[in-house]
Amino acid sequence: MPKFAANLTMMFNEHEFPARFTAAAKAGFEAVEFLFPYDYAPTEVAQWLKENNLKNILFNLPPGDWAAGERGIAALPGREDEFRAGVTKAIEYALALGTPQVHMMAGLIPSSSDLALYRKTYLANMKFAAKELAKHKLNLLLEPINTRDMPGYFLNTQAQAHELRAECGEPNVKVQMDFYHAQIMEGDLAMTFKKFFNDIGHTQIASVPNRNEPDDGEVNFPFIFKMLDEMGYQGWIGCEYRPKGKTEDGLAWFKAAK
Ligand SMILES: O=C(O)C(=O)[C@H](O)CO
Ligand SMILES: [Mg+2]
Repeated sequence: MPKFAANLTMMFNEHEFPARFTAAAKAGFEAVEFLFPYDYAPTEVAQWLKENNLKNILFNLPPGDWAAGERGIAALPGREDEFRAGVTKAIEYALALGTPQVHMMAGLIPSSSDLALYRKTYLANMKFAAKELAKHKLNLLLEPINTRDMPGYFLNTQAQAHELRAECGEPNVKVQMDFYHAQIMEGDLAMTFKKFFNDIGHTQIASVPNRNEPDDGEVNFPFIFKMLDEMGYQGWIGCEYRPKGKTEDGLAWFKAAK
């Protein structure tokens, strides 16, 4: 039986962030993920989880200046001190929230840049973060993101992420397979999932191409859910989609899949 986590950055947006926890629990979710908790104190977020009997299963390291368009700094040369401070901050939140894994966003790279330098920076930061997180038994996740939504993003395919993960060599580094991005960039979802199964730490879903509920579009999600079960996938499935209307009104797929 698949385990679904509500993504509170995209779902339940008809409520303010704190109220999304209650809405997710009422709708039947037992776990949540979100991009960033940093606008709130760790104790506040921990309280919302506790009050609603929810687990937090994922959030991201601080991404640089998000409002200015930055999308992570892990691959950006010259930002290492900021990256390291972000790892410390994320660990503080993860311990307070009981979160088992955090995602390190790579960042956007200028088209004329020296790719080797960005790759080297990304690997060094990955090594640092993995070792720090391992001290607390936490995992580090890498997520390939499609270039249509995020032009210039450093990490775009599952194969690229797994190659970098293997090169880093730290056992607590895993890859996130977001089926939405993977379908846009590569297709062949079932075979790709099976190929990398042992090193996939988290999955996410949304319809393609519109990124709405996973009950429409070009991907057959009931087939994917069945495959995950058959493969014995133990991780969570993050529902990272923009509801077409009110979140609760679009949850028939969730009730049918649970
Ligand atoms: O875009 C996604 O798919 C994401 O998961 C976030 O933007 C980065 O964590
Ligand atoms: Mg994602």
